[in-house]
Amino acid sequence: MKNDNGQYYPSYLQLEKILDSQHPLSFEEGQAPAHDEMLFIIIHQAYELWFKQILFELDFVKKVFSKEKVDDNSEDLNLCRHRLKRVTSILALLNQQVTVLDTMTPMDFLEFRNLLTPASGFQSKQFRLIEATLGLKMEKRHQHDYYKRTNEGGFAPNDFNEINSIEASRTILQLINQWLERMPFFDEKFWKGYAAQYASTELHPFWNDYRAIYANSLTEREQHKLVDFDTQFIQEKQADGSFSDAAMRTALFIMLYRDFPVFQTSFQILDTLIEIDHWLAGWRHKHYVMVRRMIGMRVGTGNTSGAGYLEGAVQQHYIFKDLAALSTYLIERRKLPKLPEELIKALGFIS
Ligand code: HEM
Ligand SMILES: N[C@@H](CC(=O)c1ccccc1NC=O)C(=O)O
Repeated sequence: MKNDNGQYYPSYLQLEKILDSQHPLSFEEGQAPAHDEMLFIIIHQAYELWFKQILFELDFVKKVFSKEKVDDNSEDLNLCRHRLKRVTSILALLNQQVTVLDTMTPMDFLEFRNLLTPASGFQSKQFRLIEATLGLKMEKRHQHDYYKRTNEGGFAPNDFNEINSIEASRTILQLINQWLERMPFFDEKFWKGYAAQYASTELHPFWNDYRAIYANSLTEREQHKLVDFDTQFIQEKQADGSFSDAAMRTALFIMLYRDFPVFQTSFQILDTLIEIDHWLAGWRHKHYVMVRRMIGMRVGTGNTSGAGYLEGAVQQHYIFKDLAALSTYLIERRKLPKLPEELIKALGFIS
């Protein structure tokens, strides 16, 4: 029913389709109607709609960072920051949404639970695409054998292939890693006039100083953190699907000198990725607590161990934990080495 003057609310939003898509199995003939199955369906559909929006934003970010060069002062970078922030707002909402499901009691759920087998949220393709787009790899998943099942409780072959192909393409983690690696802050030409504080070694003068200042900041019990520092930033370890040493150095540098305006957007992008990880982990944890209340320690309809699997996934499915862990390596602002003039000029701090 279209209005002659243009669009009509219900048709523009295709409400006929959306609002005709709630069909509780327990309402069918021969079943005992379970009132809460309607809520169960609607809440999942609401989640999936928001997953769609999250993927839309992440795909934009992926496109920008796939370019050969991202101009640090361009609109693109600012749009990425803005849209990643939007993803965190949506995830905050999705965390909050668990409270609506909490109004369903375990006995209410039991009224229709057996009708759902072997379906489960495990099979949410969009949730897996969000994880894969960000950079979670199959082999890094908790009990990853579950993911290979394409029989009951597993993915349909098409979904399985799609998830794998996103995983195999460049993920946001990889793209951010390459973007950080491309930043030229430590080029020799910028550091000729640098006033080093400690006797030089084979290390870059900045990192030689930073390492010494960091070592001095450690308490006796923390001495071994210097070994971790070297592993994370110095030893050029083999990339294992996470951030390289070079990318980690740039990320730490951006965090340290974030008060310089030129680093603002880059800093916020890194910070927002950490926040996205936190919101996802927060959701996984809320879902896990809700599941324990709802089905105790029973096996999931999707045939995982249930709460045990979900608890492991909370711990193991962080994607940007290397970035979050940078806090271990910060030093007090007043102890930061003063940057050389050449670098400041090159970065456009003063024109
Ligand atoms: C009564 C409510 C719910 C219960 C009892 C429940 C239970 C479970 C269980 C037991 C699993 C593990 C897979 C299995 O073996 O079945 C699972 C996975 C999952 N569920 Fe739910 N769930 C509920 C609601 C939801 C809702 C509202 C969503 C929103 C989309 C959701 C999304 C997921 C996702 C994405 C997974 C995979 C998690 C991962 O692998 O990290 N679930 N759920
Ligand atoms: N896995 C849940 C059932 C369940 O929650 C579910 C079933 C079908 C479609 C979505 C579901 N939601 C999340 O896992 C259970 O074991 O009770």
